[in-house]
Formats: sequence, C-alpha cells, structure tokens
Amino acid sequence: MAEYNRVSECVGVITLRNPPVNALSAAVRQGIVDAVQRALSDPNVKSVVICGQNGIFCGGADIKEFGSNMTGHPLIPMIHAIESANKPVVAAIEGSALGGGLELALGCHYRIAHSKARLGLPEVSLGLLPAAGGSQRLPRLIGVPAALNLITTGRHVTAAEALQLGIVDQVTDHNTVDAAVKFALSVAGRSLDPRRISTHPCPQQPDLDALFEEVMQKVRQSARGAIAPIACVQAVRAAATLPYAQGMERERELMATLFTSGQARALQYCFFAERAVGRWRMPSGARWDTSKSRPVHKAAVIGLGTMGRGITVALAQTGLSVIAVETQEKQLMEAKQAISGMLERGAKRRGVAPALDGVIYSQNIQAVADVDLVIEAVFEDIALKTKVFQQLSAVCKPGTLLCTNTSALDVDQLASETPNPELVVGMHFFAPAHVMKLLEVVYGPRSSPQAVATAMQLGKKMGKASVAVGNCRGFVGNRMLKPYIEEAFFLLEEGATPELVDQALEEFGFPMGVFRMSDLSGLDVGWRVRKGDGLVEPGTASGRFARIRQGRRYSPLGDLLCEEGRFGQKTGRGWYQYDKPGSRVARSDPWLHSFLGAYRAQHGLVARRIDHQEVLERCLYALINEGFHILDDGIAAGPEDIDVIYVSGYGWPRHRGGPMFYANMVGLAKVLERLEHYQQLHPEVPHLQPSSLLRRLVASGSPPIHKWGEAIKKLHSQL
Ligand SMILES: CCCCCC/C=C/CC(=O)SCCNC(=O)CCNC(=O)[C@H](O)C(C)(C)COP(=O)(O)OP(=O)(O)OC[C@H]1O[C@@H](n2cnc3c(N)ncnc32)[C@H](O)[C@@H]1OP(=O)(O)O
Repeated sequence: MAEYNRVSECVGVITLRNPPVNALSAAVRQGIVDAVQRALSDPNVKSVVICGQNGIFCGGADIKEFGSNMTGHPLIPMIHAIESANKPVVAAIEGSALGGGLELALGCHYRIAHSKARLGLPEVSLGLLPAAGGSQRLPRLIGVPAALNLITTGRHVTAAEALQLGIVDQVTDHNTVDAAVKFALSVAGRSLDPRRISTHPCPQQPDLDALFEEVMQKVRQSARGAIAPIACVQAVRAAATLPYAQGMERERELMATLFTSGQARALQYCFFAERAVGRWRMPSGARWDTSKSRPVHKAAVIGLGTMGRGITVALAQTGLSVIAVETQEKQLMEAKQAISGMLERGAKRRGVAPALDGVIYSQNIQAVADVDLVIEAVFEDIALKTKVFQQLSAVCKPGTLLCTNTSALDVDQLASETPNPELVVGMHFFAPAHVMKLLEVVYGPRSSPQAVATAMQLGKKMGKASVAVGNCRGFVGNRMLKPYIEEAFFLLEEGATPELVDQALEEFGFPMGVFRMSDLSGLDVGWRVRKGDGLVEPGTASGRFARIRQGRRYSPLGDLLCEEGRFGQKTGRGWYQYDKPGSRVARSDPWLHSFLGAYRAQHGLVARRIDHQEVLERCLYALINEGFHILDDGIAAGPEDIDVIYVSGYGWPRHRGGPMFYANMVGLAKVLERLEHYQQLHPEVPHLQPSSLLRRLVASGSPPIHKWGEAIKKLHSQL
C-alpha cells in the first residue's frame, strides 16, 4: 500500500509500503492512485514527493502477480496521471528504482537520487520489456543509444551514471526525502510542460536506421534465441520513429507477446529459483534459517594451479585476508604474478584499488595456522589430498573449516581422514573461479550445519550462485553431464558429426555445443577419469563387444582421439582443428570425418541420418533423467537447485529455465515416452532407462514443477 502525509505544510509525501522491495502490487498501485488524487485535490498542497519505505524506492512490478490474473489499477494510467498532474511530483530515489519503479519515477517531473541508489530497467532479464511507458520515455529523456544499452542489457546504473545520463536531476549524500521535499518546495508553481517526458521528441540521432540495424544484429547474436532483447530494440525503435501514443501501442503489442511466452515464465522462474537456493536444507533437517554461519575474516588456499589462483582472486576481491600456499617455488612465483595481474585487471574494471596487499604468499603450510577457513585446491589425487587434509588438521587452529575444491573425489572419504569430519565440506568452484558464478557446496553425512552455513555464506559474499548439494560422484553438475556427453559420443558412432551435434545444441541456446566445449576444457581431463575407472582399453578391437565395457555401451572415441595426441584447443586438434595450439577458432577437420568413417567401418556401424530433434532428445533427456535420479537420491533438495547449477555453471540457456524446468515445460509424460522409446532402441544404455521418480511423477498426474517437492515427499513416504 502507500501512505500519504503532508509535510512542511504544502508538500504531499506518498510513501510506498510493501516490504521487502516496495513492489508495485495491486494494493500499492491503488494506494498511489488514491494518494495522488488526495494531494492534487488539496489546495494547500503545492507539490508532491514519492518515496519508498526502508531505504528502497521500488523494485518494480510485483513479479509474483505475473503468474495470476492481474487485477487492480493498471500501471500505465497511474503513471500517466502523475505525469499530467498540475503540481510538481518529485521521485525521491533511495536503494533501487528498477523496472516499473523507474517507470514510475520517469512519470514524475523530477528525480532526486541518493548517491548509493541503483536504477535500471531489468525487464529483459525477466523475458519482458519496460511496458509501463519505460521503452518510450527513457529514449526521449536520454537519447536512443543510451536507452538501447540500458533496456536491452537490463543493467543497473549507479546514481552518478544516472546523473551523467540525465535520468536524475540531482544526487544527494544526505537524507533523500528531505532533499526531495526541499527541491519540491523550490519548484512549486513552475511550468511543468517541459518536465513531461512523454511530450518530448526523441533527441535527434544521425543515421537511425544504421544504428538500429547494428544494434539488432548484436542483440540477435548475444540473445542465443531469447526473444525479449529483440522486442526491446523494436520498442525503442517505435519511440524513435513514432509519436508517443503510437509508440505506446507498439510497446503494448510487443509486451502482450512476451508476457505470456514460455521464455518469460522460464526467466521469472530463474529469478525466484536463484533466491530459493539460498534457503538450503539438508536431509538431516538442518536448514539455512536454523544454522548459524561462523565469521570468516582470514582464509587460505592450498595449491596455486589454475583453480587455486582463481579462488585466491575471488576471496581477495571479497575483502578477505588470504594466505596463498604453494610448495613448489617456481609455481609460487608464477602464481603470484598471475594473481596480481588478475587482481589489477579486475580492480581496473570495477574502478577500485586492487587488493594486492590482501594476499600473503607462502611455501609453507604452517602459515595457515590462524585462518578461519582453508580451501584446498591441489591436484585431483585422493592420496595427495588426504595428506594435505591431515597436515591441515595438525596445523590449523581448532574449529577451522576445511574445504576441498575437488570436482570428482569423495568428500566423505576426505572428511573421514580428519579428526573433525564435521568441519569438512566441498567447495566446488568452476574455472575460472573468480569469474564463474556457480559454487557447489558439497556436504557429507558428517558435515555440520554450521560448516555448510559458513561455506554458503562465503559463497554469497563472493557473489556466487551457491547451491548446497549432497556428496556423490560428480556432485550434481558433472554427474548430469556424463550421460549428456556419452549420448553425444553415441550419436557420432551412429552417423552424426561434431558439427551437427554442436549446431543443434547451440541453436537450442548453449553458448557452445558439447564437442566445442570438450575441446575448450581439454579432452585429456575425461580420458584421465575414464582410465581411473578402468574403462580405457587399447583401441584395436572391433565389433559390438569392443564397445561394451563394464556391462554397458561405451564409446572409445574420446580415448582414441587422446591416443592421437588430440587434446582439444591446447594441442590445436581435438574434435575440430585450430590454427595453432591455444587458438579458439574451431574449424571442421576432414581428418576427423575420415577417422569417424574408418571407426564405423571397423566396428560394423552403418551411418544413418540424424536430425537436430534426435540430438536434443537424446542428449538433453539423458541429462534430465539423471536430474530426476539426483532428486530421488536426495542429492539436490529441489529442481530449482539443479536448474540454478545448470544455468549459472553449464551454459544452459536461461530463457529455457534450466533442465528440470525445461522438462516441466515439454511435459513429463513426453520426456518419459521419448526416454522409453530410445531405451528400447538402445537397451545397453542404462542412462536412458527412465528414473523411477519420473515414472512416479507422471503416474501421479505430472504435477507442475513448484509442486514436485510435495510430490517427492509424498511419494517417498509411500515407499
Ligand atoms: C500486460 C502488461 C503488464 C505490465 C506490467 C508492467 C511491468 C513492469 C515490469 C517490471 O517492473 S518487472 C520487475 C522489474 N524489477 C526487477 O526485475 C527487480 C527485481 N528485484 C531485484 O533485482 C532485487 O530483488 C532488488 C530489488 C535489487 C533487491 O535485491 P536484494 O538482494 O536486496 O534482495 P532479494 O533477495 O533480491 O529480494 C528480496 C525479496 O524480494 C523479492 N522481490 C524482489 N523484487 C521483487 C519484485 N519486483 N516482485 C516481487 N518480489 C520481489 C525477492 O523474490 C525476495 O523474496 P524471496 O522470498 O527471497 O524470493
């Protein structure tokens, strides 16, 4: 709702009250309409200020209302009534003015912002466009190029940038409402015509067509199939070329298409899923709201290879003191240089001083004696990690949290090698660790809730999407990746090419298909794991049985490439060829195609035509099926956890919501039917066997994704 008060005798102050972000719910909109009417009809009131309670102006439309039938006073006429008012209306912006919140402020005649405020039109990230006049007013106020940038990226700007762009009229370091009231008094009685943005033409822009063409091309390229960024460009084009009323009509039409689209649903689901994963819970019953984290002021990183360097940078940039330990002198020197470089570049980008003094380097593990938390990032070898954990247990002060950055080893086994297994958790970062958003926090049966809470809290401080998951081979992300990659290998055996598979996946929205991604991360990584699992055999055998290992279908294609020294980008050859080792531009490789032909001939395989649909169904449904196993095993608390992992760490297109949301959109019955179909054709592939949870969900009527949690609980209690 909105509260109305009169201050300084002649200023009406309207305060939005809807915690936590003063979203424009139906009640708030009605409150604003009533309060504006009251202010305008009171002859004693000469001007009006609109502000928000608790230091935040407004987080925009109430996203929770989008899923339901939206009722109540609509935003557009409400903002129009403010703009047409015959008394000056001043927006006092503290905290955030986002989406509908900024559109409301743009309807006001003046805007005063606190220096710490952030403003933006982030609708595009929810699959929408600023459809309460934002796409028409902002270009009129700040010009087409700047408005296009803000609206198509959804980025938030600081108050200083907003002032420079002309979005706000004044920035204050003091009480914003007081400043706005003072300002409102000073402008009472002035003509308001020049302040009504909708009546302005867009500032002149030379070569408008060329500008829109260029922006549209750029947006199409980066959108990876998302429709909202394109609609945003179209809406701004309407502002630049049409009178306001017609532009508003175009804005409405474009929004109507977006509003009911699956992409908007997916993106809004992602918004809430990212917040839901912060409310973690463990099978033991421990939860985010009943487990207190320990303060972490000083941390250590052990092992300064690629991962250790990135983790050091991420910790130092968070403001922590970091002890970075590397026992090899040469490696330590190289790491020091690399870390300093990363800190300097990061600081330059963010316009702050680099935290170089925050990192102390040492060759001696004794240096970590007084830290609050250690992240071990040595080579992926259980014997080596066990030794490090035992040393840490002896060296660290009591209560120090011991975290491992393993991506494949057993966190429980490591914990059991220490005297205090309750202090051990996995912190699985993704390379480069200072850039990638995802962090899997892996708990074992003996990890204490406090240890999990501390790792989750630290992840949040580092700006990561932190997801608490149970311990199993590959945790959540890599466990689901395994069947996805295996299916891609099988498709090559059956007649596909890396180009065809990658094209299907990239058209779906992945930034890189599975083969380009493998070339980037290095084919030798999986080869080493498969060797460790006893799956790799010399490549001379032929026929079907040569491709059955440990009782299941196995494709040795990746191993054969590695035997040829083709490790991907780093060797200049992999599934593709590259100009030189380290080059990033993948080109189709005739050698690979004849290799595949010879391989099929050797194994008596006849290539058939494979279409994009089959690539998507086999790769994605196999991955999704593993997701259902993970939910059934209690490794992930809910589908949101899996989806956040995939969207923030594995390039799953955000506008498709994540694998589990995608399954929900496709229809669980359809996913089940296709898995059964492929399982019949490939009975020796266990990962195509539909998970029993998927079967049970379909049998119980395929509940929508937000009800899966209840269904899983109910289904488990019936077992
Ligand atoms: C057919 C025509 C219809 C026309 C409709 C007009 C359309 C208007 C478009 C819009 O305005 S869309 C909304 C645009 N706004 C945003 O995208 C802002 C989203 N919010 C944020 O970015 C952040 O929440 C924040 C405002 C910067 C605050 O960040 P902070 O880190 O402090 O808190 P959070 O944990 O993110 O949020 C706290 C809590 O509040 C919920 N919430 C936030 N914003 C909204 C919102 N706009 N509507 C409803 N709920 C919101 C958030 O979900 C958290 O609650 P939870 O229970 O933990 O999930």
